[in-house]
Amino acid sequence: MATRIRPSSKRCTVIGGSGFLGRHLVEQLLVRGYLVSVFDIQQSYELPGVTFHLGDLCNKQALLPALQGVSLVFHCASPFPGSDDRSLFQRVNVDGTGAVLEACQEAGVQKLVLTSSASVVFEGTDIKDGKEELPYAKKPIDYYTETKIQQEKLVLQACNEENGFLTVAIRPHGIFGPRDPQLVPILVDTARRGKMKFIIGDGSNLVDFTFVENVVHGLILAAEHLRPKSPLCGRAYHITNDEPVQFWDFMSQVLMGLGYDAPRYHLPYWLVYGLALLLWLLALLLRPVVRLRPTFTPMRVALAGTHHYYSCTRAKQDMGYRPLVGLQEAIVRTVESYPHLRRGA
Ligand SMILES: NC(=O)C1=CN([C@@H]2O[C@H](COP(=O)(O)OP(=O)(O)OC[C@H]3O[C@@H](n4cnc5c(N)ncnc54)[C@H](O)[C@@H]3O)[C@@H](O)[C@H]2O)C=CC1
Ligand SMILES: CC(C)=CCC[C@@H](C)[C@H]1CC[C@H]2C3=C(CC[C@]12C)[C@@]1(C)CCC(=O)C[C@@H]1CC3
Repeated sequence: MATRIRPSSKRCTVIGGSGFLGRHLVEQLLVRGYLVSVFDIQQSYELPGVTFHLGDLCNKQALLPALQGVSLVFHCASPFPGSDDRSLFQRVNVDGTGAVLEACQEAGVQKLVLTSSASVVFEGTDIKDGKEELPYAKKPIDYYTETKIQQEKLVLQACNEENGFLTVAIRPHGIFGPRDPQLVPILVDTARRGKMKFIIGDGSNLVDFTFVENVVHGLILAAEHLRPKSPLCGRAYHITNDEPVQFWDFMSQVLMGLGYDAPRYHLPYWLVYGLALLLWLLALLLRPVVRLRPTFTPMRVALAGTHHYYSCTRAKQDMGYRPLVGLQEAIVRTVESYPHLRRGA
């Protein structure tokens, strides 16, 4: 049997540490004095003091060396949410998370903090001040959400105080900030193609967008408050900026900050949703012949046209969470970090 190295409480591994959220988390963990390893299928940067282990999280044997002597693991890996590859989501988010749980327990890891998503309760209809008690979506809006639900259930069920293995899930929503490969780049790409002219619905729908540094703060607080008998054991926590904003106001501020026009004309929600659904079906039918990637997927239309904001009262009560960076400052810092995406750049 392989000898176990005694876990140190300040030694942690970030699975998915090469990604947008993972890298911000790694940087903040270093600031807070943690010894950090990254496990990822790719290495996207180098940082003094960070050890990279390259491998697929679905492979338990590949994971084990990255978990030796580690007491705390953050799981922030996922396939790109916009993908339509069902088997990839199943393999990585569900089967892969099973492998992560087994490897953690085999290596003697004591705590696992999962980055789940607030969208595990979102079915495409309004959610206002949604609490964690809301049931999981019965009809998840896409494969990403479907497998994030299964992933969260697996992780929370694995929490076992008797065996000394504690788990918690953090559910952020609409993460944005410097180096985000999704929200701002997709928005700018849509604007550059002249498709960012329309507001879906009346534009009054409120949504949570969460600055990446606040998500990182929530993840670290969760790790530090996750102890035997603490209320965090086996529970999920919403982490947001706690400042719901009109979806189209937020988009307009980012667009105008980068020199693009804000959308002005209104289109009825159900018309756009119906068209997006038709396009999605068409893309599915034509898939054997040609791969179409519509900009307006039913999921994006639902995210853009409904209320969906969440309460983080539970995180405030159980781990003293407060967002560190307010929304306005976060938008300014994000816009400034994308000089290459400015109009005319
Ligand atoms: N971006 C957002 O708005 C939100 C993201 N989340 C969750 O936050 C987490 C991090 O998301 P992002 O940083 O935005 O994504 P990202 O795509 O920037 O990072 C994901 C990382 O996971 C790695 N990865 C993917 N498959 C892997 C595999 N089989 N083995 C090892 N590594 C693998 C990728 O290489 C990448 O570095 C994900 O779990 C996502 O579901 C939750 C709510 C909102
Ligand atoms: C209408 C239009 C073209 C909007 C562009 C912005 C979108 C790219 C983002 C708006 C809300 C974002 C969001 C996510 C991805 C990017 C957006 C759709 C997630 C689906 C990412 C993964 C999650 O766990 C939930 C996020 C919800 C919000």
